[in-house]
Amino acid sequence: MTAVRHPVLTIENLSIDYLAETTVEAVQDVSLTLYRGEILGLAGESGCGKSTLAYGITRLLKPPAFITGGRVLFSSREGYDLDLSELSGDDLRAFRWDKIAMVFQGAMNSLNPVLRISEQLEDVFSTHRPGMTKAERRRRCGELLERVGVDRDRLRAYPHELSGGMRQRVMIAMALALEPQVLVMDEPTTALDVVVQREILQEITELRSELGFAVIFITHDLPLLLEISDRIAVMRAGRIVELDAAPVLYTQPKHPYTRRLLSSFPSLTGARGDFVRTGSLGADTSLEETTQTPATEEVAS
Ligand SMILES: Nc1ncnc2c1ncn2[C@@H]1O[C@H](COP(=O)(O)OP(=O)(O)OP(=O)(O)O)[C@@H](O)[C@H]1O
Repeated sequence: MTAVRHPVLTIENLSIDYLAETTVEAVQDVSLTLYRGEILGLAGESGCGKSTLAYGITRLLKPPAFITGGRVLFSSREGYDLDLSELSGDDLRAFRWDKIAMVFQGAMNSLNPVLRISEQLEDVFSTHRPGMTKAERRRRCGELLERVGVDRDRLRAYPHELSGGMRQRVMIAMALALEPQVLVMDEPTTALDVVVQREILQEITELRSELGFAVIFITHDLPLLLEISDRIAVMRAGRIVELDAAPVLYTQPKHPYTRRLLSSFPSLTGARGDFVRTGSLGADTSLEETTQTPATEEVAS
């Protein structure tokens, strides 16, 4: 029996242009559905429009980027539908933290260097949950940090006292603070040591099972995407050229570009390349080249 899947985001014919000296049609007529609780990977080479699509979905685009067509619908687990293009100003900002949160590659560098982690995490609650008591905020912040694998006594630390991996975990904790239904992650671990990267990804996959949010996960690292995603959309020159369940995409790619993309990763196709997809980042999962690097990242100063 197939389980019924409920959409959480429906992207309909979305087009985004950069209206610079020459117009760049960065996202062209993209339609896709993100289902509740799934991890949808977005693959494609540099410049194909992945980040532009992510920013377009979350309405974080800045000029010269403009949405020239289409819409994004959010279907809340509470049972209502919302057209994101109808939101603006404070409503949009509230929506963004509450229902959809984002984590970017450089997010860890956006922590305020002069504020303790506790102040920065608590600020999310003070702003969005003004009814919460101070004690409740403290407790929630401690829980959140532990959820992403950081000891709660780190709440008192300043960002420079934490390693890059820990700071990125703090950003993930912050993104999860209000229990969003969608998490958009754009190369969230790319700047990190590969061992730390794997640990964080494992936590994300566990947390989505526990908390039920859906993830749009963007990376140029196709082997990684095959491992963590339920479905993968392959993007090329602004368009989705193929979208399928990760194992199907890997074993029976239909589009010539998908085949080319797969063949550009030796770990997927080379002599060593019997890529094994386990469905989750278990301890025994092999990601080929990536497991040899020593775990230096988590040594905080
Ligand atoms: N501010 C801008 N002005 C003009 N063109 C832009 C701007 N930002 C991005 N582009 C163009 O839009 C297209 C899509 O870029 P985008 O950053 O979304 O791709 P990407 O797939 O996320 O790439 P990467 O993996 O390198 O981040 C590219 O052709 C890029 O050159």
